[in-house]
Amino acid sequence: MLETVAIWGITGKTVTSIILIWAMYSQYIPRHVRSHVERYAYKLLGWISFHVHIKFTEYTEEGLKRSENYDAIRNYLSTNTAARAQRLKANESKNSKSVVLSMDDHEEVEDVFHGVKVKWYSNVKVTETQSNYGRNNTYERRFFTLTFHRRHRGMILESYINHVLREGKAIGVRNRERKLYTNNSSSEWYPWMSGKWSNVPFHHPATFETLAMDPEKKEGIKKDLVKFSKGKDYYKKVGKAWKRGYLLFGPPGTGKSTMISAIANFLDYDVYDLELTTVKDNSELKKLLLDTKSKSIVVIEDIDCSLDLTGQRKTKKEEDEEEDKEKKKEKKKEDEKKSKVTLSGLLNSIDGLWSACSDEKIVIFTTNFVDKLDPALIRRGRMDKHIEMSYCRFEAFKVLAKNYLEIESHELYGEIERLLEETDMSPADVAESLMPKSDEEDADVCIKRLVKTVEEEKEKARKLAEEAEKEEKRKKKKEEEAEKKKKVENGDLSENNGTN
Ligand SMILES: Nc1ncnc2c1ncn2[C@@H]1O[C@H](COP(=O)(O)OP(=O)(O)OP(=O)(O)O)[C@@H](O)[C@H]1O
Ligand SMILES: [Mg+2]
Repeated sequence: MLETVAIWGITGKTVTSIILIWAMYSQYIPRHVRSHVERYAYKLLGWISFHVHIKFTEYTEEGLKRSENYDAIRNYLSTNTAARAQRLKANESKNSKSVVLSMDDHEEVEDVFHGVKVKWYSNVKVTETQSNYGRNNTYERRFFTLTFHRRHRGMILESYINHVLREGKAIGVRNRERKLYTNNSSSEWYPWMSGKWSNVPFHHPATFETLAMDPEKKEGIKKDLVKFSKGKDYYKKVGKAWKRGYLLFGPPGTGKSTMISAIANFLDYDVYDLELTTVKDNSELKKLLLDTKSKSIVVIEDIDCSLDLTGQRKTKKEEDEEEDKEKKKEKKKEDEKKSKVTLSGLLNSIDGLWSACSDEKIVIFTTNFVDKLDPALIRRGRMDKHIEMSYCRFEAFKVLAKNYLEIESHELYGEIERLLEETDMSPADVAESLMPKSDEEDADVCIKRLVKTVEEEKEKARKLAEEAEKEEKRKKKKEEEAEKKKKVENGDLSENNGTN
């Protein structure tokens, strides 16, 4: 929260100058004298000043965590007012796309809000401590001081500070470098290591423009996403946590993972790729999800393979089988290593009380086998939108041809349209045929190669279907013969019975 120091002074400038000088030189005064001076000086200033000063420190009270408010104010000032400061500091933040300019230490800038003038000062306090080994350590603690006349106290506390924090956070989101996170095993959950999640900058180039799928379906998804991202007030009004679940299903290579990247790029969200098999249990899963930020997508890929999410653990049946003691011991050890996340644990984390702890979040599950999933996991409300990623048809092909070959028509388009309607080929396979393999290969070569590949696929599919039909006929014939034989045997028996 805000650290508030309200002190009243003759004029804002005088008081602030005193504070600045004090911040710079107080380190040279012995600690016990310093605390006495500070106590009486603040008391004195409180009697005679007309100005209120609010201090926003760089680190939170506990001293370990960087204050989000401080960063928001820095962003706000760097965009709105810092350009007017005489001395600027160029910060290279690892979370930022570009260099962030901010006021240098001991600088001041003015801001006007609803006709009221306020002043911001950037301060630094240097503290020296002595370690057990006699070494001197110096710490720099930065803080901003906001100064305004006491008659505007209500307006500043109720509106201005909220305005600065809101604007500053929005600027931070715009400037941040997007991240792709992956969860660490709980043995690595230490603040001095990477914590619960490791991250790398997210630079996947996929967009909705390059995604090959039915254009109407694509537009529908885009509209749904825009509605969601602007739906803060709506979700509040209907009493629903501001989150949305997407289930992407379809055969391999149809663009499920590509779609996730396109969504992240479209909404400018971070991506948390949750590897469920390394999550030890439900409580660990809860902690991981609580540690995700808003404006993000939490992804569980191939959810059918991630865990046995049917509620009954796979090992139960196997346990009934006879096993010698050694084997059992080994198995127990292996089981301990296995994830104990259950279906209900997962449901609670994505949908229960815990899920509402941070806003604006999309949860995406992907699977190749939608029928294998427990209906409870994918019911609407949890997975609000089910999107089927299907084989490549003509509309999707046109997008791929435009992406890979920069063409929008060709004499073989008619032929390709007919072939793709009759043959199930994934966009991944079509894209592979369309991609030029050398500088000599032009669009014509690639399109002809695609026609040949689809024809081969079609032929392969025809042969497979023929084989399957033959096999079916063989099976049927066998069954009929077995039935006949049974009837004859039964008939014989009844005949025998009749004669006896
Ligand atoms: N619909 C598509 N639009 C554009 N490119 C696609 C599409 N589908 C597949 N691709 C291309 O094929 C490659 C594989 O696609 P992707 O990884 O998205 O498939 P997937 O559905 O996630 O497959 P899996 O089920 O095996 O995970 C991608 O790198 C992309 O280049
Ligand atoms: Mg995938």
